[in-house]
Amino acid sequence: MTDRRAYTGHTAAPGTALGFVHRTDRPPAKAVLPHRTGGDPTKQITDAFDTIATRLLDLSTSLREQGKDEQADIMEVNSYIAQDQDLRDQAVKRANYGRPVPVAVRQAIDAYAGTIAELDDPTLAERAADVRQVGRRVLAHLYGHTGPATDQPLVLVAHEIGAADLLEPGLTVTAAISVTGGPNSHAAIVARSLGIPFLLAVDPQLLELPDGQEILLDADMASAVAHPDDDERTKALHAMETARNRRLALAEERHLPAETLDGHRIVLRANVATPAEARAALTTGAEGVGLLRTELPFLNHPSWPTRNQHAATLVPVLRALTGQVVTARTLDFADDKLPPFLAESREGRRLGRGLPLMLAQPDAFADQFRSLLSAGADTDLRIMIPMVASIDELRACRRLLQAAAAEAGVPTPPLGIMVELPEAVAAADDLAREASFLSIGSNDLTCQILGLDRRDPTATPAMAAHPAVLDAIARVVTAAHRHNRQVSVCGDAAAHPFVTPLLIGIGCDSLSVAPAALDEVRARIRRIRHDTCVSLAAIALTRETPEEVRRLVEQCCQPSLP
Ligand SMILES: C=C(OP(=O)(O)O)C(=O)O
Repeated sequence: MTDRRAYTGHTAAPGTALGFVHRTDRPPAKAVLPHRTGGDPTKQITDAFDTIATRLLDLSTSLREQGKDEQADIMEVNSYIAQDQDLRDQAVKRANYGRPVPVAVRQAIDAYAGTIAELDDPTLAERAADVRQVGRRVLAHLYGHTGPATDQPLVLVAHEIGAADLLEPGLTVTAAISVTGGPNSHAAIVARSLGIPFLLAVDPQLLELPDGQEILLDADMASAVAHPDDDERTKALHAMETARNRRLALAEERHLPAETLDGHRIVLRANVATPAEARAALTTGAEGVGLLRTELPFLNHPSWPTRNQHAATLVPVLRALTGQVVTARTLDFADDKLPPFLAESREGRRLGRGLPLMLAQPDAFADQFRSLLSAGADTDLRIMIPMVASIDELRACRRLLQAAAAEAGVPTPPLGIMVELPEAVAAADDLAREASFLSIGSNDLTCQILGLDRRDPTATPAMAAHPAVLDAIARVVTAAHRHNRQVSVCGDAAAHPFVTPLLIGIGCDSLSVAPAALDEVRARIRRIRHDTCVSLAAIALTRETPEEVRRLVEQCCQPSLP
């Protein structure tokens, strides 16, 4: 294929990359099929699994020596999967029934992964991807596929990409694109921690690309181009070099406070959902977590999570945040993130979405409170309720939390709310009186005020600069400060270059952003004046469109970053 071809998807890890397609799940065209070579199937299967188990263990050891413990752990677990006797026996049994060895292995892997995926446990369900991953390696070995002997930058392309693919020794993996997968998969975690741009949910036509095809990935724009033209290639290379130098320069300021030129201090926290993001947040100098998204591990979950299932996802994240402020948001299922048990059942549709849904499920809600109190015992835990519309809802949540705390014999932690509905803006004074803190969910609030769908491509973080949205935020800040409550912004607008100064000017006390954005937001704050931000915000509130506001900020407040 030589024609330029563009793809879009979802960003699992940001960045720009240029490289050559390397399919991780396709045997080479001229492979000699092992079942045609004769030999003892039991020995072929055992040898193949042994080889992969040893390779994975070697890879784990080498990663551990480099201090990459998390990736080493994943490789070690994959090695144990390859050593699993039950899995091997299943493959041998099928081969003894007369199935060709690769078919026997593939069927055994599919059955094994399928059984795990059906278990009522998100952590184990994720392990199914690891099993399939190990299976692909064993099959590639059986097919005699040794992978590209190359040091050229590779863009991994597959129906599903596993963490091990990204860590393949001897390969220079520069980016990854897959048809399936979720932002909470092991592969996405590893990609983010390695800084490998990763695009998910791309059209399956992607799989028609041949190995060696040049492809350009702009994960920030959630797009990829196969066979880019010279102009696109030059621009991408330039963008990559600039981004690299900039990252290095920004990281030099990590130890400095997020303080404006005239001494106004902003608390800078991180938005996280996984242990890897929690660790990245602390490495990047976050002052704790301003938003822990607890619903993300359950988006493919078959039923309401039990206490054990909450614990399985919460404990690793909260352990990484020992001693830190952690603002844990309770389950926030909504139209754009609805697990199958809610999306597909009549009961789910009847219960609705957001907070009313949770309040209609007091047992499930209480289970999450209990799990948070227990898993967060070693953190400075704060609980945050999403989609609050009224003071009655806040009080109902407090009663459940107080009961859970009394049952556990611990003090009730601070209970705050997210402001993401116009109803919450209207009730800001009442809510601020009773909530311990407020956090603006600018992603939803912007859409709610401007009548946009969150999946609408025009619903960008920059739209929070619409004067109607800024006015709503200003009302919330005024109400909160009247009652001595702190206001944070945890939507993506907090990290948007021309919205950050406006939020500071309006009086927001704290910003919470993705770990990857922390260095840049801190650097911007350190190069602006608070009094300029205050004046800008006052003028912005008199403008009519976000475009006018953008021009205003660009004219008055364009810090030159490293
Ligand atoms: C942070 C927010 O919530 P979500 O996780 O839904 O993006 C928001 O709406 O701004």
